[in-house]
Amino acid sequence: MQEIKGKYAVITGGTRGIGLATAHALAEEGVNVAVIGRNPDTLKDAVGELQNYGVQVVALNGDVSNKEDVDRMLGEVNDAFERIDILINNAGIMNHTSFLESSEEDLRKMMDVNVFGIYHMMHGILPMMKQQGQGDVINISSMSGLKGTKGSSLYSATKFAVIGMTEGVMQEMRQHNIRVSYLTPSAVLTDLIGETGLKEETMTHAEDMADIIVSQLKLNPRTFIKTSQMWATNPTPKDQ
Ligand SMILES: NC(=O)C1=CN([C@@H]2O[C@H](COP(=O)(O)OP(=O)(O)OC[C@H]3O[C@@H](n4cnc5c(N)ncnc54)[C@H](O)[C@@H]3O)[C@@H](O)[C@H]2O)C=CC1
Ligand SMILES: CC(=O)C(C)=O
Repeated sequence: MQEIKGKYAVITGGTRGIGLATAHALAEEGVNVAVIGRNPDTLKDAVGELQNYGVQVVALNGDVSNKEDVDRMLGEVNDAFERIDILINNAGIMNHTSFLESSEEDLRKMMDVNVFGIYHMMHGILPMMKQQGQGDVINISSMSGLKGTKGSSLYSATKFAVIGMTEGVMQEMRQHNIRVSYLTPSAVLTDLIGETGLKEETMTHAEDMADIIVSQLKLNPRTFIKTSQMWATNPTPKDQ
């Protein structure tokens, strides 16, 4: 295992859900964190909580689907951090809808955030990691990136794309000692998933995802987990 204390991380969508839980878990390990969010108020709240760990915390306000926002935010983080060791591409949106009732706009919006957001972030940060000769990038896909289900067609299209893009970039970056990987969680208890009909205590929680991310980052840099699936052990309907 390697020590991650003192490293520098950027987390997209770091103001709630899996992103915020990951920011907490990393800060608790002594990692300096920059969190990206679109809402100045929730961003302020997140930063306030994270500062309690005594690490450097940077708030980046912007939309990852917008390249100008990403360029500005990376300028801000470069001013604050001496390097970027870790990029967690977590920001994502989900529109669960039947294919025939969906619109082109629905697909474009999700593609913009879930795919172009990751594209812009990796395009901005990987050149720095290449120069450093090390780095970690973890992109959050989904079980919906491995299989389509009723209502998931558009979301699945974006999450399959995340996996394809990640695998290609991984093959280009490993020779530079940069580990690029993706996670495919099943339902995680956050605002994004909404009501599932499952007992909350039997679902995967955002903190469990954060534990997995921290564990992967702590692996000796010569090794990484290329692909992994997170399932709840015994998801139980509320009426059972
Ligand atoms: N909750 C679940 O069941 C699962 C979630 N995922 C994926 O995990 C990731 C995180 O999901 P959750 O924490 O559940 O969602 P969430 O909705 O609780 O949090 C998403 C975060 O991303 C931010 N965000 C969204 N669009 C953004 C944009 N354009 N620019 C900057 N920030 C933006 C939001 O403000 C929020 O902070 C997403 O990529 C999601 O698709 C994958 C599998 C299961
Ligand atoms: C929300 C999501 O990505 C699931 C349930 O796979």
